Amino acid sequence: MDPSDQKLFTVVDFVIFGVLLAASLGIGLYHALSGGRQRTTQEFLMADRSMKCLPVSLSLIASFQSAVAIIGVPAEIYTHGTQYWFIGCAYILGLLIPAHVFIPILYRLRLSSAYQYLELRFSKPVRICGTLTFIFQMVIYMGVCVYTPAFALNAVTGFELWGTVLATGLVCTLYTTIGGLKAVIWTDVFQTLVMFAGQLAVIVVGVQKTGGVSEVWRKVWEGNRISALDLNPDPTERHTFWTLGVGGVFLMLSLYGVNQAQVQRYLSARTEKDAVRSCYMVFPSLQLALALSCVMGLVMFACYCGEDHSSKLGTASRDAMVISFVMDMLQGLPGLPGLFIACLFSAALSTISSAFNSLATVTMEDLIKPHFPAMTEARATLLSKALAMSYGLLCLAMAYLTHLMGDSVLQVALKIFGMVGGPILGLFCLGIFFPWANSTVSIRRAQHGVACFPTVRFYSLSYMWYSAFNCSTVILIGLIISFLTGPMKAEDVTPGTVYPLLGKLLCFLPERHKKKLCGVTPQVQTVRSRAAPRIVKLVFTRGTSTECILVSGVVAFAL
Ligand SMILES: CC(C)(CO)[C@@H](O)C(=O)NCCC(=O)O
Ligand code: NA
Repeated sequence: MDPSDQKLFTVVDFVIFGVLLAASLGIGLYHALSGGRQRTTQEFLMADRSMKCLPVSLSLIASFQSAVAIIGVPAEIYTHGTQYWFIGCAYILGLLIPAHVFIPILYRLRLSSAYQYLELRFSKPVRICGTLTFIFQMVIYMGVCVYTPAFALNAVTGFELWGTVLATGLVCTLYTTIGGLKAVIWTDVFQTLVMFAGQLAVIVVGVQKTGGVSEVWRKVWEGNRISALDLNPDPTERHTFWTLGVGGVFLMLSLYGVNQAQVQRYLSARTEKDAVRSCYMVFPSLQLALALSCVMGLVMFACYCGEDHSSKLGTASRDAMVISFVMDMLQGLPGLPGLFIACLFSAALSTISSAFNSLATVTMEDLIKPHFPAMTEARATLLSKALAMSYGLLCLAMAYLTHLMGDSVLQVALKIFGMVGGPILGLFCLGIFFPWANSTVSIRRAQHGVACFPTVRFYSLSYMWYSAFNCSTVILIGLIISFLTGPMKAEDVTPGTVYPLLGKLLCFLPERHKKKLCGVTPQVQTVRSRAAPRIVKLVFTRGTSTECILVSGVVAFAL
């Protein structure tokens, strides 16, 4: 460790970092002692379904914005230019479709676990398959999330690696276990603000030290870092408009449409309107988050002019180089290095807390509760807390596994989303958009989707296509098998589980033709849902103008 690094952190910096951890614990403690004191699973796992849209929306961004993005995106922009920024185009459909298709269906069924949908639409084994896939995905992902900031910080400042991993993991486990989803959401709100503040501080100081906005612009322009829209149709090209703007939509759908961490937030909103509104509010904040990390990459380029400093670090990692840049910038400004460390750990904490709580929820709702229908509420709540805690401890073990992997952290995370999240998205799309898809063979479909992975062609695809490729494979195979084995009959489809896409598109046709084509009558009907003994109202035929525009837009886009 360089002796100058020791001066990097002043007392103020440690205080700021300490305040972050203490405030998170404080919010956990507050929610453990207020409200219903976390004595029901409804409160612990679903926040009493009473959240307003602002906290839900900030929490939604926090779930999948971890230190991986904060470090990985600037590293990507520094090395390859601003092409990655075009993923922002995918946010439009990637949020509109969840808001108008996934949220209405899932919210009206009053589910607790998103995978309950798969049982209502298909069968129990499909639900279990969805749940296990989700658990697999999140367990690997949370290891990456907790390891990344600790590793990068260790490489640059000599912060004790495993001490940092332990501190983050344990603090997060503690507030998640005592405070439930309310604590997770409110800490997310606080942590998201710290995250933005930390990134903004680096950019402002970085621009000043480089000589102002125009100087930064001149250097990145001369250094060829401003990328034009790359329309190369080659699907093996890593980042083009097609991989980012189209492949990215599927990535966004798998995260914001059907991932339990997000679905649980939508379901915790007090009304469907709040859920939809929170999804809309994600758009500007996610664009801001993307812009901040891209600009940080550009400022870093302007400052270093493309020199490769990674060899100086010994680790040869561009991810560590980002931290090294930040520390160079913030050196001598008391409080700011601490603010950035707080920003990194806020990002990590908010992601792993969502993972712990959503993992506890699906384990409880999908794997345990169905086998013990007579379990008392008190026992179920206690068990949920034990589960949240166990996943917290498992996270530490997963951090160790991540330690053994290579590759850029951003790519690792996005590959996991695509490889594992893609097939689940496919199952949901099959159920929601294709009324003919039947239930008996869905498992084989999912397995087939997974079996497609090892093919060489798949690996040469840009990783941004993984979600789209796996999702489409599942849908295609599912449809073929459904038609071969006899498509689902309209009357067998659980009401409220299908989005009558064709019915909406062909709204000019008479009712009876629509019924033939769509499989289900897209009519206003009142049914008793199997999900909960509660009246569920389907109002899909009276599509709002937004929905009509959305549906036509998607179809035009697909053509
Ligand atoms: C999910 C996206 C792609 C949305 O921009 C972004 O947040 C991202 O690249 N996340 C990487 C994973 C992470 O930050 O943990
Ligand atoms: Na986060």
